[in-house]
Parts: sequence; C-alpha cells; structure tokens
Amino acid sequence: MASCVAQTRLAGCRQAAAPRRMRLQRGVVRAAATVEPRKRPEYVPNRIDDPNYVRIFDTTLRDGEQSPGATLTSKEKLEIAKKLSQLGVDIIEAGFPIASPDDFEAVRSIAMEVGNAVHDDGYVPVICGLSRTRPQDLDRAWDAVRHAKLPRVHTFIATSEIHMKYKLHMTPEQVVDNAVTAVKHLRSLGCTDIEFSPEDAGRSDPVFLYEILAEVIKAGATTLNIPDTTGWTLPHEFQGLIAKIKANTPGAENVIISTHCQNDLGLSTANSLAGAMGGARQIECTINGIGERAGNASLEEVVMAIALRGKEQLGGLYTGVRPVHIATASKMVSDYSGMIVQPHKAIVGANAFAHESGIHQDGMLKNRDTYEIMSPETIGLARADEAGIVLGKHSGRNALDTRLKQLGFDLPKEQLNEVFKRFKNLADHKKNVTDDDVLALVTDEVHQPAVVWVLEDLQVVCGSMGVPTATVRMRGPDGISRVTSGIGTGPVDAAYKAIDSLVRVQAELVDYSVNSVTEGIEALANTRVVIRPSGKMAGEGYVDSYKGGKTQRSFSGSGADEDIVVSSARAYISALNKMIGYIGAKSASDAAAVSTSSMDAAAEVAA
Ligand SMILES: CC(=O)SCCNC(=O)CCNC(=O)[C@H](O)C(C)(C)COP(=O)(O)OP(=O)(O)OC[C@H]1O[C@@H](n2cnc3c(N)ncnc32)[C@H](O)[C@@H]1OP(=O)(O)O
Ligand SMILES: CC(C)C(=O)C(=O)O
Repeated sequence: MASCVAQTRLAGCRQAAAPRRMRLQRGVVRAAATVEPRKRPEYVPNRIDDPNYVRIFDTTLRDGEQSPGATLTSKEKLEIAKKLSQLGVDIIEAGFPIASPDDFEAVRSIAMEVGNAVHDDGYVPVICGLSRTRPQDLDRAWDAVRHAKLPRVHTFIATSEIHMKYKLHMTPEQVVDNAVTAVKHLRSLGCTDIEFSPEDAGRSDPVFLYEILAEVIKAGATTLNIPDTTGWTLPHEFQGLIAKIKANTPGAENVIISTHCQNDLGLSTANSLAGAMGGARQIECTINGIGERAGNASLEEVVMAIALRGKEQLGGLYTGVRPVHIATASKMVSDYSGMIVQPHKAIVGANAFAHESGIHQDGMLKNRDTYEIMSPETIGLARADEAGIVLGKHSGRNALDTRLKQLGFDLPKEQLNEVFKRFKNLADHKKNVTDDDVLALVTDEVHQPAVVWVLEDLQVVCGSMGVPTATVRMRGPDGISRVTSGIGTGPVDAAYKAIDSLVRVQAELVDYSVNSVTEGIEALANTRVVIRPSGKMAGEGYVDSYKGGKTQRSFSGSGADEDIVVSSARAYISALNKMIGYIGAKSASDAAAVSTSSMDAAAEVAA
C-alpha cells in the first residue's frame, strides 16, 4: 500500500522521470570557442557583393508554424523574431498574412518592431510575408511588411504537372501568366524586393522551370527560390537542378537563387548544402528543423555545417549568423511551439554533447577534440564553471543575473526576483543547479502567455488506496484567491479537474509529456501539454484559420517544478491562459463570456 501527499514547494509524491545517462560536464576543459561571423555584405535584394556569402532565410514563423500541432501566438512570434534578429538571420519570413487576421497582425508587428531595430553594425533583418499569386493575397502581404526598413514579399505558384493539373486546375501557360502578373502587381505596389517560388520545383520539368523563371525575372523578381516541396530529390540531383537553372535561365545572373528543402527523406540539410554548391546563395530553413510534415532544413545544421566546413569543403562559403545564440533560439522555439526536440537531434538535442560510453569518455577526458567536432560553447551552451560562477544555495541575485545574461536573458527586476525566489527553493533541494535548471525556471516564469489565472498552491492525496484528490488555490483575473478540490484517476487528472472547476473553460487534453531537466532524483520536471477547446467552446471561433480552416486550434503550455504534479498544473494553466487570451483576441464578447463564467464559477466556489 502506498500513498503520498504532495504540496507546492514540498518534495513529496515526486514521480521523477527516468534518470538520464551519465554525461560529462561540458566545457570544463576547453576554453570557450566561438565562431565569429564575418562582416556581412551590404543588403541589395538581387545582388550579393561577396560571391561566398550565403543568405540565411528563416521560415520558422511560416513553414515552421505549418508543423502539425504547432501554433504560435502573435506575442510568441514577435519574441521569436527578436531572437532571430539577435541570431543574425538575413531574412525572417514572418508569416502568411492572408491566412488570418492574427497572422496579418503578427507579420505587421514584426515588420514594424523587428524590421526597424537596426543593430550597431547596420544590420537589420529583411521582413518577408508569403502570398499566393492572387491580388488580394499580394495586397495583404505587402500591407503587412511594408513598414519594415527592408520589406520583401514572397509569392509562389506550383509548377509540377501533378500540382498544376489536380490542385490548381491550370494549364502551364496560365501558371506562367499568374506568376508574371503577381510579380508585376507587387512592383506596382512599390515592392522592389520580390521572391518567387515555383512550388514543387523538385518534381517539375526543368525546361518549364527555365521558362517561368525567365519570365518572372523580366517582370521584376529579385530572388528565385527553388523549393523541393515534397523532399523528393537527392543531394546530387538538387545540386544539378540549381546549377542547370543558373546556366539555362536567361537573366539568372541578375538575381539570387535560393533553396527550400523539405525533409521527407531526411535529406533537407544535405540538399540545401548541395544547392549552395550548385550556386544558390540563399538557404531557407527553420530553427530545430520544424515545418510541414517531416519538417524543413534545420537552421542550426545548415549554419554549423557552413561555419565548420565551409572554408575547406564548400568553396569558402560563410553566413552572417551568430551561432552563439542557437541554443537559446532552439529552446524558445521548442517551448513556444510545443515541438519537443528529440534528444539525439544534431547540434541542439540534449545528447548532442553527451558522451555515454567508456572509450568515448576516456578520449574526452584526454582531449575533447577526440569526440567533439565543435564545442558546446559555440552554440551558447557555456557552462557555469567556465564563467567562474557556480550556482547553488548560497548564490545571490547578482550571480544569478550575471549567469542569466551570459545565457542570453536580460530580465527586468520583477521577473528576476520571481526567478530568484524559485531558484532559491530549488537550490535548497538540489546540490548543483545547472544551466538547464536555470533555463527551465526562466522559461516557466518568462515565456508565459499573459497571465489570467495563477497557481498559488497545490496539494494532492494519491496512492493505491482511496481516490486521488487534489486541492488547488488559484488567483483569478480579479486578483482574488480561491480554493477548490477535484478527484480524478490519478494525481495529475485530479489537479486538472480542480483547475477546470475554477477556470470554467472547456478544454480537451491532446498531448501531455514530462521530462526531467537534469539527471538525479531531485531533478526539475518539465511538463508540456497541448489542449484544444472542447464542448461548447469547440465552435467556429476556435477553428484554426491558419491551417486552412480545417483543424481545431490547439494551445501548448509548459511548466517546470521539482514536483511533477505542480509542474503539470503549471503547464496546464499556461495553456489555458493562452486559450483564454486567444479567445480575448478573437472576440471581446466571447472573452467577456469566458471571464464571466470563470468568475461565476470562482464566486460559487468561494461561497
Ligand atoms: C508549399 C507550402 O507550404 S504553401 C503554403 C501553405 N500554407 C498554408 O496553406 C497556410 C495558410 N493557408 C490558409 O490559411 C488557407 O489555405 C488560405 C486562407 C490561404 C486559403 O483558404 P481557402 O480560400 O479556404 O482555400 P483552400 O485552402 O481551401 O484552397 C486553396 C486554394 O488556393 C489555390 N492556390 C493554391 N496555391 C495557389 C497559388 N500559389 N496561387 C493562387 N492560387 C493558389 C488552390 O488551387 C485552391 O483554390 P480553389 O479553392 O479555387 O480550388
Ligand atoms: C511556399 C514554398 C516555398 C514552400 O513552402 C514549399 O514549396 O515547400
């Protein structure tokens, strides 16, 4: 017989996730190594003054958001765009403005804010919006990006036989006509940085590609992006395709050729690099490789391959990206999108710098270059002891703040105080507070949607005897704290039932996962949930228009705590807050209905 009582800030009932394999502390021996970006050439849409410079076009916010299950709020998109600017990508594809009012607003605010925040060295990212060839799409896209210092519109139409015949119901002549008219339309609006993509180029007739591309160049396109939309091609084929397009398309020498490689055969990074060897000087990619179906070329893989092997093996290619921000960008995208990074993912996976077996560990202890082709510091994973700061029970605010700044987080005082409080609680139970722990706490405190409901306390009674019961105390939107209880099939279910009865919105749990942040029984638990409106709330207003009006919108949330039930509750409340915030953004009357029912429920409980 077993039973337990778990309380916030008490360690009881902790179902710690499986301890991780032993790993060596990273960066202990080796001095911090950084890959310093070289000065980027001045931005001119259709020309790059250095033949070896490759533009990095990030499409995390557009193709990345097309990942099944990923949904980003406008605020999250803005935060990610700021991070991409810090990372130094040349172009940010911020969204598909015609897709929904939300998407339009997100692209517009990124254009206004990030697209005008010029860095000290004069760099500012180009802000791009995607558009079909339809005039209303083009107008909307231009409207969304035009306030950026460097605005771009990216228009596309499919050119493979199968797409033209079955999807578009157009003849090749109609497709060429649509493409040319679209480019001319953009020119007439005043847009001078125009990207054109022949969708499904990887399966299109190359001769038809030369023809349509020559026509859009004449009409005024400045970048020709060659998408391998279905991830069909092999690296040597894709390299050949790019080289042939450059050689056979009249006017190709006056524009930039770009790659956009999907990952259906796991070849997107290889194909992108092969494309660059074929003469492409823009590579489209996403953080963590997220994207439609199996995803897109992963920015961190492309950038690090060029940084490490560009000089020797890729004819001297280089990019303007600052790899030291890769780790924080990866974490932010994973947290916001709910798309967990697999542990063995190249560059950014949890195991990417972990060494498991004896022979490897022996080699690493003798010389880290035996098994590491890059140091973790290169991508921003500097270790605490490198900086001379060991975070623990006796650390103060200054040490925590300094470490956070080294990790890329400059928190305002209030947020720092909140993180510090939780750091101290953790340090009371955990001997070594690692960077991963600190990052989990920051994510939990800072990367949260606008707070509507706050968890104040939680207690669960569970075990093999009796009914699992949870009691929660939560502060509502009116600032009043209320307490209620719920029963469930297990402690997490009971906690969620109690939360539901206070918040009173109907939501279905679609996905739930828990990971330990570090190894050991005292590890922080990191929970991620995905929820969807259900019951009466599953109506029209909550349908995800971005995904073509066909799927129900979902909301992800994450939470971290030493206590697995508390971490689960925090994740659920974060997703609920996001859902309530979205409802508020969609319709003021709906929002009022939600908060009234939330408050009514709370008042009933209080009474
Ligand atoms: C390869 C890519 O990743 S392309 C980008 C894909 N991204 C997205 O689709 C996400 C955003 N999409 C959406 O929100 C919606 O699909 C919208 C708002 C764009 C359009 O919604 P709807 O008007 O309901 O159209 P729906 O999605 O059902 O069908 C697409 C229509 O666009 C047409 N179309 C597709 N590509 C193009 C193009 N490049 N230029 C012109 N028309 C096109 C299709 O033929 C179809 O037309 P039809 O309705 O006359 O048959
Ligand atoms: C819009 C284009 C570039 C695209 O995403 C694709 O073809 O995969």
